[in-house]
Amino acid sequence: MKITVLCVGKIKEKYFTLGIDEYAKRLSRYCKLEIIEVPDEKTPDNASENEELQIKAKEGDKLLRYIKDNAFVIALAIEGKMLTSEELSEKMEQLGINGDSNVVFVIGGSLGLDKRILDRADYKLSFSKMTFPHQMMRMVLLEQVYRGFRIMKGEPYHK
Ligand SMILES: C[S@@+](CC[C@H](N)C(=O)[O-])C[C@H]1O[C@@H](n2cnc3c(N)ncnc32)[C@H](O)[C@@H]1O
Repeated sequence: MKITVLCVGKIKEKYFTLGIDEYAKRLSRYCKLEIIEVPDEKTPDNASENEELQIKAKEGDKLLRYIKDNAFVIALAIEGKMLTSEELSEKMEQLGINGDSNVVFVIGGSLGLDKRILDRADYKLSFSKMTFPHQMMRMVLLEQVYRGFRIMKGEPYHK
């Protein structure tokens, strides 16, 4: 399975980079992982709602360029569906069985994801009703995908 994590914005904090690199290394045993970053747009402090929509649209344009027609797209969205780790693992296994071997997780920037990405998504995944910073979300997602593979393979992993 090829897993792409498509994200808006860079990782600026060293402690996130360390965590992300660690899980990316662990995941290399289970899948082909690619992390693609598109640059975020500057958001003025006093941006109007309309300006924010335009900023999200520009980020959306950049993200859409990396989403192929045959990709199974999972958008990370607060309003999406919440799963247990076991359910996420089952979902990933099912995608593999169905031949959906090109899975793209998309993480938005500080304003969230453009509507076109949410509409394109085959699945919207929520990690809770709380808002996480996108840098942290990337690390948490990789950990959960790694956990998902361990569960799928029946391999031990700390609870
Ligand atoms: C700082 S958040 C954006 C917050 C923005 N106000 C929104 O409502 O989407 C950046 C990105 O992290 C991801 N994210 C943050 N919290 C999340 C959660 N609880 N569940 C799923 N994704 C989340 C989403 O992809 C979001 O676009």
